[in-house]
Amino acid sequence: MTDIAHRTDPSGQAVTRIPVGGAGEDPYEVLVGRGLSGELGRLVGERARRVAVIHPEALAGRGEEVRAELAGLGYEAVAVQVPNAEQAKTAEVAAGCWQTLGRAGFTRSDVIVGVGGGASTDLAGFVAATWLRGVRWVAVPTTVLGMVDAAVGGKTGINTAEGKNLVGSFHPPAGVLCDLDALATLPTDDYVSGLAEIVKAGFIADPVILDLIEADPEAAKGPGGPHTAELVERSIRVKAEVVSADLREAGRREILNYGHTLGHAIEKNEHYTWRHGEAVSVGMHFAAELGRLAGRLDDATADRHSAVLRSVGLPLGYRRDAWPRLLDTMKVDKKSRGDLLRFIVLDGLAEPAVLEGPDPRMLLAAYGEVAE
Ligand SMILES: NC(=O)c1ccc[n+]([C@@H]2O[C@H](COP(=O)([O-])OP(=O)(O)OC[C@H]3O[C@@H](n4cnc5c(N)ncnc54)[C@H](O)[C@@H]3O)[C@@H](O)[C@H]2O)c1
Ligand SMILES: O=C(O)C(=O)C[C@@H](O)[C@H](O)[C@H](O)COP(=O)(O)O
Ligand SMILES: [Zn+2]
Repeated sequence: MTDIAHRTDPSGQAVTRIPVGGAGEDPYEVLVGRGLSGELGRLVGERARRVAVIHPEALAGRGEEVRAELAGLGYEAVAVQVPNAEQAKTAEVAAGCWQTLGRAGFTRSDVIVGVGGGASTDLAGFVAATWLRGVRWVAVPTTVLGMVDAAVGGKTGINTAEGKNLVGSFHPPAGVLCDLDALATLPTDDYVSGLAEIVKAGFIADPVILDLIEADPEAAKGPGGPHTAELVERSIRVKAEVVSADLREAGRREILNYGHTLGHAIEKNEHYTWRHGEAVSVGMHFAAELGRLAGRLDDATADRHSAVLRSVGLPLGYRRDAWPRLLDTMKVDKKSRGDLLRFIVLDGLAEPAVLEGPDPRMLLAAYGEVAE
């Protein structure tokens, strides 16, 4: 387990620091708190002269605040506005960011700050990974999903016409700032979408997460719930532990892909108009049924998936007629090896494992349980 330290930030506010590291990697911290003033400048560091703040349209005001904070610290700070959500994760948008960096004279000691949801931080991290073959970057996630998953662990990337996150790089941030106050403006559907990754962390590693949601699912659906900070911190801790052990996904990290094999195929089929967490929710329901049909997962744990996901309003089903297309898309999932499809399933609660090359009839039968 990674250590968690509860301290105060320079303004006296309580802040939780969750370390992330691994052999041969620069360690960094995920900070969770409120406000977190004063931390950004420290993470950008003294070597930088220029900073680019990449943010989505929806956070134009927040992006400008961050830019102004950095300008006040003496950096040449530029705000780079990108489209909201998945529309930012394209080669064209990345090229626009590269153009801005080039025109502003960004060098290897300069820094990128990604402010926004997972789509914005995936893009910002990718731009940082590719500019001059890699510059320092800091993640400032503003969605639940970004805080508990996307901003942590160094997976950066963009989509292509062929599928989700097919181009990218492992490029960990220098630090992650999770200001829980940012969640106040997040629309409920986006908040709930992030709960899918929290539920994922519960099933693959930390069942207390499931207990907390089941105790009061309605309260879990917004930032004012009694367990908000604990759910966020527990999920980050799961992610931090896994990526610290296996940054480049040689093995263990694959468990974080629970529900994603089908989920990503649904996202592509919907031209990225579905929220990521919604697609992953259907994907986890499918993975649970697959685990059950493979004789690996007990009925109670399999049924718990649909119950907890439904209780917070996440979707469980998808179009019956889409199966051939989804199957085709899943063949280029990053876990596939040659012609072998590979899925993360559970052998029990918090016992993730790989299911390789399942019988196509079993896959179809599992899909039959989610098809509508
Ligand atoms: N790199 C990883 O390890 C990893 C992990 C999980 C998910 N992801 C990626 O994350 C993305 C999904 O992220 P997401 O769920 O955060 O969605 P998102 O980034 O698409 O954000 C959802 C919407 O909320 C807006 N928004 C963001 N913060 C806001 C705030 N505080 N107030 C109001 N609006 C706000 C955004 O502009 C967007 O329109 C997907 O692309 C997914 O593939 C990456
Ligand atoms: O960090 C990981 O590893 C994950 O798989 C976390 C997922 O929640 C996330 O959606 C990730 O971007 C999926 O990665 P991919 O390699 O399947 O594109
Ligand atoms: Zn995900």
